[in-house]
Amino acid sequence: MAGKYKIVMVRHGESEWNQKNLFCGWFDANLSEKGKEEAQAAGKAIKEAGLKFDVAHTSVLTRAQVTLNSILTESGQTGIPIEKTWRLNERHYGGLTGLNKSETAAKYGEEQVQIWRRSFDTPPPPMEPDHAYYNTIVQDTRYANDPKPEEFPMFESLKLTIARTLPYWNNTIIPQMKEGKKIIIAAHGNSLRGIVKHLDNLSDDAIMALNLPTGIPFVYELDENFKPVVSMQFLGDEETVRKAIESVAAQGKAK
Ligand SMILES: O=C(O)[C@H](O)COP(=O)(O)O
Repeated sequence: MAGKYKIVMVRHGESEWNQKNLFCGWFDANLSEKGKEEAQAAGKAIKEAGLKFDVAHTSVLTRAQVTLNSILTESGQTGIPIEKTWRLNERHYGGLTGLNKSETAAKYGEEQVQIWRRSFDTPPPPMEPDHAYYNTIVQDTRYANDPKPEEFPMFESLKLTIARTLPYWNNTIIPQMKEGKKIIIAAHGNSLRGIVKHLDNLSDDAIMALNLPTGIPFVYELDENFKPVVSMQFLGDEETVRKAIESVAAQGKAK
């Protein structure tokens, strides 16, 4: 049974910091060459699937915006409005930002890194003012008016990420779907994990197992109560999707 609403979501293509296996979060990394290719392939897949949009939503971060622009260009729909919000940003990785994930696993153990990356309510250590990327992030003019100072994170668990993403889903995305708008969201691994946890009502344990691949769009079809009738249908062959998910999971292994 088809859903009343259909929405497309996509994690950005591989970033340069994904390629270097660095905790990225709110650092504004660019796409790697592979990530640019992934974004183009995502646009081709969306075009082949005949998916058209009335509005797009993305984060403040370059890697998501460039992915979205590439998708819209490849699928011939560059004219649609694009809404950008910090609420779709990647989770803020706090003091881990810039550290190599494998080296961090070697130092603190793979289990601890898995907890930092995939647990629901265990946050990473905070980003302190003397952190190498503190000023770059806190003084970014794109955050001049939003978030409010008291909302500006120095670290985020998935729970904290969901707490700032869900209001956007409920107050902006849902009303636009109710108006009949067809939507694409181009965001990040953990802001999207938060939306998926909400939509599929995943337990705090179950969400630990979810890794999202870079640059492969997925579709949700929702009923009149915005409950999924189709969950996370990737626009890609199963083997490609499986391998991409496995490579994300493996980033947390000690070399
Ligand atoms: O912010 C990052 O490091 C990545 O984009 C997502 O990282 P994760 O897959 O380790 O959560």
